[in-house]
Amino acid sequence: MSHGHSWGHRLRSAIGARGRLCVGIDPHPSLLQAWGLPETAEGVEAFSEICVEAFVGEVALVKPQVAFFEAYGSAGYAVLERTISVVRSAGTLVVADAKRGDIGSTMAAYAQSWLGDGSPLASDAVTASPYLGFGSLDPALALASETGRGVFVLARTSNPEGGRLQGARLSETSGSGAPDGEVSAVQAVSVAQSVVDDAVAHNRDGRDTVGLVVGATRGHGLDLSEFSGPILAPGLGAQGATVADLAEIFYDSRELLLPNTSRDVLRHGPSVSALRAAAERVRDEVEAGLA
Ligand SMILES: O=C(O)c1cc(=O)[nH]c(=O)n1[C@@H]1O[C@H](COP(=O)(O)O)[C@@H](O)[C@H]1O
Repeated sequence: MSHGHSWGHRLRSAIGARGRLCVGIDPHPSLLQAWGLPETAEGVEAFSEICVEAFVGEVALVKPQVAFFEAYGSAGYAVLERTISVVRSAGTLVVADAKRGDIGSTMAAYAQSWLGDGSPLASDAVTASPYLGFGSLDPALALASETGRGVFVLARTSNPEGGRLQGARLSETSGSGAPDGEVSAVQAVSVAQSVVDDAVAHNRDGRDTVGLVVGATRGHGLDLSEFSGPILAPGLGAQGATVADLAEIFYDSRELLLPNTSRDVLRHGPSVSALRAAAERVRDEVEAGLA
């Protein structure tokens, strides 16, 4: 599918029409069980079809969690391909939650899979990990901007284990002018802040290709004031974050804030109408809370 518009343009128009909520399609084994579906690729297919019926046209974005499809091998991937393509052709944006990250030459292959025109898994955006170095993501960022897609780069994740690594201080040093060749620390930003800063620098081309992932589960401690791209904020619902937390934590970054909720909506299935009502309720709460 070819796109006349940049990712930033398509995202703004989708959230202008249907709000900022991103709903996850996360076919956990426990949800399959709760919905009376088998723990097989067929079960995942039935689960995904129900989600598509409930969410398409109601929310701006959906985020299939690739791990739950991958668990069923090629049959699971076939379901994922069909899900991505049916959602996208209905005009709802798809963020593939694949969290890819590797050395640049391999990253180029991942980029082709998720962001390349004509790929069976091509989505509107993909999640990526910058922890092999932000620059390792360059092939994905380049392809995304060429094909009018987005990349959501992990900055501060929602899980409790992330803080030690992501909050660690980087010592940026400057040797010039220091006495006796000593280096003097000029600043010490956190690892997560350095990801934000790299994203800001990359988005200077005005395309909003780089989005960030910042968990909604706690104060992120980041300076997001220079970042105007989209921020995917998982953690709403099952991980304990509330809409009131969003307004507080992201007080200065509301325009393209995309809160994600998965289990807290999905627990209302398998009834399509109950699922749809739950998604609409959270979508409207988010819009009211971030107004
Ligand atoms: O990239 C993500 O979406 C993500 C990043 C993060 O920091 N935390 C996080 O929970 N996620 C994903 O967001 C979804 C959250 O699901 P729930 O906790 O069920 O709402 C899961 O698919 C996670 O893999």
